[in-house]
Amino acid sequence: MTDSTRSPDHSSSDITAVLVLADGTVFRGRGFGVEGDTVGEVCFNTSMTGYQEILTDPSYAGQIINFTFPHVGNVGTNDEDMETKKPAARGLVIREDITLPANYRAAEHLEAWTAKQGLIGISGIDTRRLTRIIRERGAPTGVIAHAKDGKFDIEKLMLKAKQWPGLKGMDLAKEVTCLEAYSWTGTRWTIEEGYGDLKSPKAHVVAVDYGAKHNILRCLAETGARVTVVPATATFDEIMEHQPDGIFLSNGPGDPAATGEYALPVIKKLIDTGLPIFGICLGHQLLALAFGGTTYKMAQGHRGANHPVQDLRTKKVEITSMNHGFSVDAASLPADVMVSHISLFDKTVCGLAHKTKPIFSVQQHPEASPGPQDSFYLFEEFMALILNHKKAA
Ligand SMILES: NC(=O)CC[C@H](N)C(=O)O
Repeated sequence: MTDSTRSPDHSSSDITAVLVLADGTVFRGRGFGVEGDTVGEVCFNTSMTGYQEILTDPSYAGQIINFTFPHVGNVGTNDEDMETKKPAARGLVIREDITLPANYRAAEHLEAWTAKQGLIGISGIDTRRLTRIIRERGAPTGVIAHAKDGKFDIEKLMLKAKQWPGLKGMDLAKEVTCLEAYSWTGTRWTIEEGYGDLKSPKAHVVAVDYGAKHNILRCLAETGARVTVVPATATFDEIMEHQPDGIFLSNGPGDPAATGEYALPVIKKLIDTGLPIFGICLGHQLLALAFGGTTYKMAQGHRGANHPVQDLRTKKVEITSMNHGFSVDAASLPADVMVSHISLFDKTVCGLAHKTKPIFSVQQHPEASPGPQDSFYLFEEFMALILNHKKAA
């Protein structure tokens, strides 16, 4: 068992949390948020901003996020930067203790916010060492335990980490999807006006919510779509009752193959309608499975806000926001589906386009939140396909 204590400027009396990995590695630090313990896959995110959007991205269900940027919390939190109502992430690991927030939009200290959201956090951790462990050995299972008295049963926590089954084979979309269909018309945030509202919709999109980030819905509305969001388990008939002009398949947590068990029969029927379909992240992976392809678990995944992706059709490179731990196997795709985008980090598949149908998907996050907005054009391409299809109908 290896042990990594807090940096030397902290005395052992303020050790109120531990992060214990399944292999017995122990990190000691200061706890914040609620007391108790939490288990999940430990992944790392390299974004330098946007911790609130990351913590509230439903795709992090089942995961503990190790932030590589050392100063997390300095701009506080607010009511606007929520990507969903309740964070699905299991916990957070950060380097420096959280300072007082300094930003005109700050409404609350990250520590108070974390407690209110029921999250467990640990600070004072050598996040660089933890990142190296993830890079070298793949994303491990870990437990963060937070107790103000500083007493921990390390063996028991290690066992808890060991016994957690891992994300492979886990369907988590059901845990984060909406319970009932709802409509969405909110548009993107601007510094002058905050969030806007779509006044005259050009088309109606039904978005299947496997754990949709709100900024995706805002981006769809921004291009003129009135959106009806339906639960992940919505049937084909339930979707078609809304009379969509286009279908959107959202991002979401867990293993696409597991979610596919109930999602694929519906998606296959949606493909046959000839309607335009756009998928992001989990939606992209599910689309690949529906086409007959396969997905696999990556060793460490991609999570950050500066990932270069190339559009193979135009050769243009876009800098993107990423959050995924599974990927589509290019060799598994049928002949009528082309790989449209690839990651310039490792050449993994980042986009698919059907050769004859108005159907496409991407692995990156064109809605950013956080991150660059280079890929926003994909929402515009989706709207163009929808308007074309409407005109032809
Ligand atoms: N952001 C997402 O939709 C993630 C998709 C999937 N859960 C993965 O980790 O690859």
